[in-house]
Amino acid sequence: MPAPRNTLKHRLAAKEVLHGCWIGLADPYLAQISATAGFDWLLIDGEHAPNDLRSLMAQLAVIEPSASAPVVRLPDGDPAKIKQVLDIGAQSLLIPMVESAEQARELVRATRYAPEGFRGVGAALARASRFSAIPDYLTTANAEICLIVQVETRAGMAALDEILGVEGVDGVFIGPADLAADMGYLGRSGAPEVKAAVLGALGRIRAAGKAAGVLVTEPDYIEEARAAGATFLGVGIDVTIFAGAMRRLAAEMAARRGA
Ligand SMILES: O=C(O)C(=O)C[C@H](O)[C@@H](O)CO
Repeated sequence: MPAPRNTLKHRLAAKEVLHGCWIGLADPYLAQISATAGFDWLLIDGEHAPNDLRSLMAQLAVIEPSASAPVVRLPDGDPAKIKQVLDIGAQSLLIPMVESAEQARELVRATRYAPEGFRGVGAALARASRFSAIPDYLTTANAEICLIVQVETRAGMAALDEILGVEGVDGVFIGPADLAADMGYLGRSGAPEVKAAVLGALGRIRAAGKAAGVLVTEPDYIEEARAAGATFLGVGIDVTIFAGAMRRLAAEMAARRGA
């Protein structure tokens, strides 16, 4: 019995355009609600949301049975964090702030067992192997890992072609918010100069045969990203959707009270 088939990895390899949503509310109850929505993938944010290993694991558990594939974003590319999050059962990772092919190669190696890499072996007591219920986990896990690296600085953009040449990188995600900041447009990811850089990079990623990822929430930007070649297309964030809906309802009631 092999490691679970990573449908996200294989759908991205087949060049499907897959829509997803960031989930940063850091709660399995809310993650399970999001998993009923029908997104192709859900990104559990361990970089900017208050998640820890237990909350990540609880969200993986409620998303896995759904039609949405879970992806976990770590705060950095620390091999120890990668080891831990793979052991709790994540198979698709998004790693921020990648700026070189060497960094990307090390990330690939951190996600693979020997001889392809140096992922620590602890599957016997790990959720990933279903606590040794998957007897062939060690020899089949590597093939089902999906690694998407984030390029979101000018240095990363300059190294994009080399990063795209790294075997084992399934996709490259362009981070508009951080790229805007690094380009001198803090808080303005929709600035023409930033948008041109984002959309141009998506086309280069797609042309290289990798999954092209981005997170944009404005409808026009979403369509421009799709047209540019995005296949790992983030279109919303649960926190902002929830906060916006609550504020609109409260404002509507306040307006009615004042009517
Ligand atoms: O730089 C970006 O944009 C991203 O990496 C996505 C953000 O981190 C996400 O939190 C939305 O702002």
